[in-house]
Amino acid sequence: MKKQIIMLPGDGVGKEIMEGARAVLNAVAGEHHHEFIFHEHAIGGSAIDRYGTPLPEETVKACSSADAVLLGAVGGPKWDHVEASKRPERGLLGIRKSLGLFANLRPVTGFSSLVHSSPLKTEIVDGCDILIVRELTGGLYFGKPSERREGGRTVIDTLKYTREEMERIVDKGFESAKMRRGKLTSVDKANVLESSRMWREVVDEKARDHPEVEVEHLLVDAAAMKLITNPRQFDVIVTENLFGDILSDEASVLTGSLGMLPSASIRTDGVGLYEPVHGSAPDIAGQDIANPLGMILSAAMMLRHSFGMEDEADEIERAVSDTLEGGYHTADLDIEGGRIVGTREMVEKVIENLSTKSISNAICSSYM
Ligand SMILES: NC(=O)C1=CN([C@@H]2O[C@H](COP(=O)(O)OP(=O)(O)OC[C@H]3O[C@@H](n4cnc5c(N)ncnc54)[C@H](O)[C@@H]3O)[C@@H](O)[C@H]2O)C=CC1
Ligand SMILES: CC(C)CC(=O)C(=O)O
Ligand SMILES: [Mg+2]
Repeated sequence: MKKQIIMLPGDGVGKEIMEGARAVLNAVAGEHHHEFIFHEHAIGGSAIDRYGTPLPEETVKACSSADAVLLGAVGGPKWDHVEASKRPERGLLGIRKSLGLFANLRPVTGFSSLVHSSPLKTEIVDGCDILIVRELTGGLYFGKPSERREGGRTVIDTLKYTREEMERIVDKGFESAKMRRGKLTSVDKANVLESSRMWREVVDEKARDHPEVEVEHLLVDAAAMKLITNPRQFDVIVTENLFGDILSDEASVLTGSLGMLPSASIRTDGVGLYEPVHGSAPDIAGQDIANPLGMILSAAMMLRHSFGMEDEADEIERAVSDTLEGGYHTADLDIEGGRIVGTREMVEKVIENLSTKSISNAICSSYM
């Protein structure tokens, strides 16, 4: 198959990990006789430097007509002085909104070789397998007004959702739960927020159409606690934008590192954007030490979800698992008796493992 892929490396470690994803995809293309054509475009801080805006029109246009989009990460201290509405992060929010990517799927899958990487007890993290379904284009990050008043002494951020926005993401949550272990945990703050009260109504209404799915409601504060004390109680978590953002970084602790988590930002039909959960990690950027696996696993999600290339996606996920089983890991992880390697060497090891068809742990349950 021939596919046009837009690459948005962005800032900081985004560039390094994107190179890793490109190398892995090229290796897969060679093995399976696909043609992946990559087009690089600007977003975030590097787009501000070059074009004066974090999201050039030309980037949006290219993404809209592509087969899929890969994104590294945006932001960094260099752009901290930029006014809030024009910061690099606005480029990311803008591309998600422009492409209508209302659902962000964040699988949190523990690799057995990484159980010692987590600060949590092995018996807590071993075998954890959660899918966070996060609403991506509504809520606080998109609220208007969002401004300072009264000489800068009062600030306003607005949390707005329509019922339709809630319904479509809750539908996605049920759909995912049915494809997995049949349990849906809806996370909100219905004891305080009106938006959460409507969210709960929507979940309860939809639950009547899906009697085969076990539904539970949790308040976000309790959910944050249970996520790291009893993660195996979770199958699919569906939640709004801000809560999903925070809970997924927290959940990454189960896997050993924030650098491990991939994600798919999708809509019902049309182009999908695939991005690791982490940010631009300015503290480690440019040192060849960033973990490229969240980005590489995001590329695998792209192959499966946007291109229907199940075997190729499985192959990448298996190669990642085999590389870790072989003891190779970046400095953010810990494997007993393992060897720390840099970003580039980690990518090379994954590519080497692509062609060795060993039978290792099944590492990803279905998530879409
Ligand atoms: N999707 C995106 O583009 C996101 C962008 N950001 C932006 O990134 C910048 C930095 O934000 P932070 O709060 O520091 O979050 P961050 O996710 O960039 O980093 C948090 C911590 O995790 C580590 N880390 C992240 N990715 C890693 C990887 N691949 N390998 C090894 N370690 C990794 C970092 O070194 C840091 O210690 C900010 O400008 C923020 O707005 C933050 C989150 C998401
Ligand atoms: C711009 C932020 C909302 C990015 C982020 O932290 C995320 O999507 O996880
Ligand atoms: Mg985040």
